[in-house]
This record gives sequence, C-alpha cells and structure tokens, in this order.
Amino acid sequence: MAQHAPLLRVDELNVSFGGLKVLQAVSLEVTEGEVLGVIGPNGAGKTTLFNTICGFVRPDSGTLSFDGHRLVPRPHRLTRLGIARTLQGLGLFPNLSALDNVAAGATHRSRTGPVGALLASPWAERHELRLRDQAMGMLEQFGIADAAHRPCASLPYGIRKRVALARALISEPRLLLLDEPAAGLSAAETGELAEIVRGLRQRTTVMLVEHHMEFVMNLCDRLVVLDFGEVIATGTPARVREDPAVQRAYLGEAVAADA
Ligand SMILES: Nc1ncnc2c1ncn2[C@@H]1O[C@H](COP(=O)(O)OP(=O)(O)OP(=O)(O)O)[C@@H](O)[C@H]1O
Repeated sequence: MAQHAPLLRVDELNVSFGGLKVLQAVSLEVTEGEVLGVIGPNGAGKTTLFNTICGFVRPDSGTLSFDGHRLVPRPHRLTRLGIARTLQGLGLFPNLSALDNVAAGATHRSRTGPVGALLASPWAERHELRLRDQAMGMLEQFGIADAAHRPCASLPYGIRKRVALARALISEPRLLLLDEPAAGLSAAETGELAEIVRGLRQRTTVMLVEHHMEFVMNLCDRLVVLDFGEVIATGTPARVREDPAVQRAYLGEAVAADA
C-alpha cells in the first residue's frame, strides 16, 4: 500500500507556562482517514496540545504542518484551512435553534456577505437555503432532527453535544478535533457517539482527546499517550494497553477497556 504523507504533523513541540514545562518535544502524526486518540492522566498536556494545534497557545519551539504545508495556526483561520474543533464547553449560541447553530458553523462558506445581506440578492438567499438544508440533513443524520427548531439552551446535554458535532462538520473539515467528546454522556449516549464518529471516517480525519477508556479503546485506530507533557507510547489500542510505561502512568486508573 502506498504511504500517504500525514495530514497533520507535530514536530518537537515545546510549550511552557511560566516555568512549567507542559509539553516537551512532543511529536506525532495524524494519518488521513484515521481516528487518533490522545490520552493521558490528568494534567498530562492533552488540552494544551489541542490548544497549540488550534493556535490558542503559542509554542516555545517546534513546528506543525498540515497537508504537507507549514501550519501557523490562528483560531479564526482554522475552518478555512480545513480544521474544525468541538470544545469541552460546546460553545453553542444558547438562544439560537439547533438548526441555526449548525448553519452558523458554515459561515466561512456563506457568500452572502454584508452587501449581499443588505441587498438580499436571490442567489445569496438560495445559497443560505442550501446551507440550512444541509444543516437539517446533518441533524437528521445524527438522529436529532426533532430538536432542529428548539433553542439550544432547552436541549439535553447529549443532544447539544451532537449539535456541536454537526456544527463542526458542516464546514466539511479535513481534520476534526474533538475535545473530550464522551464527557458527561451516559453509557448509551457514549456508545451512540462512538457509532457516529466511526461513520465519519469516510469524510474526515479525527483526532480526539478523551478520558473515557472504553470509548477510545473501542473507537480509535491509534493512540498517543501523554504523561507529564511527553509522549510515552504510540500505537494501536491493544498495544498501548499492554505497554508497561502506560500502565505505570495510569497506576490506579483503568486502562483496559474491560477493566
Ligand atoms: N493557561 C495555563 N497557565 C498555566 N498553567 C496551565 C495553563 N493551562 C494548563 N496549565 C497546566 O498545564 C498542565 C497541563 O494541562 P492540560 O490541561 O493541558 O492537561 P490535560 O492533560 O488536558 O488535563 P485534563 O485531562 O485534566 O484536562 C497542567 O499542569 C495545567 O495545570
């Protein structure tokens, strides 16, 4: 099989806050089409890694590349580059409907612009209608079409998580970053989410940070394990689960999916 260049490459990333070294020489690759999980004990640096990839945190040193090109991330430019992210806090507009929240995720594709909006030109209206159709299609696909016209604030947390996922996906990202997607979900909702993410493989590459071991072990193609800001293991879930360094890092915590 031909070797593909990684979609995202992280090289020797170092990040510190004050005197605290939070990421130390972190290198990893995300291959197109895979679901990569980043795991590690509390405070290992997982969120900082995500924040650095998204441009919220500036590294002391190290480089990122996306699709073979040097990536200097800026949060507001990520979507245009083809990277989308869901946040732990979801970041939805509480008073907007689920449908409007999802459609808002495609603003960079909206061609209306201020002049178009003022003139309300027919083609701009058609474009907006298409976007809303697409947003509705995504809600249907995620089994939450019933929630389309309800304000997000009134929806249960599990539904809001799906809305946030649909909003990230409507921008048609090549790389989707999910920050603790299973947090706060029931066992049934976690299983359904894993099914949804599995179904995304055809259209995007996924990198996720997660604490929920069963979820990552069953879902991810590969895992990268961070501990005290360093990569201590990389490989398939089965391999990582058996790794003594990983077991030591998680001493007292469940690593095995069936633990
Ligand atoms: N803005 C900040 N300023 C100072 N220290 C920070 C900041 N953000 C994170 N840290 C510290 O960096 C370390 C790594 O934090 P980070 O949130 O990246 O870890 P994590 O693996 O995501 O943890 P968790 O699983 O608990 O969310 C922690 O010691 C944390 O206290």
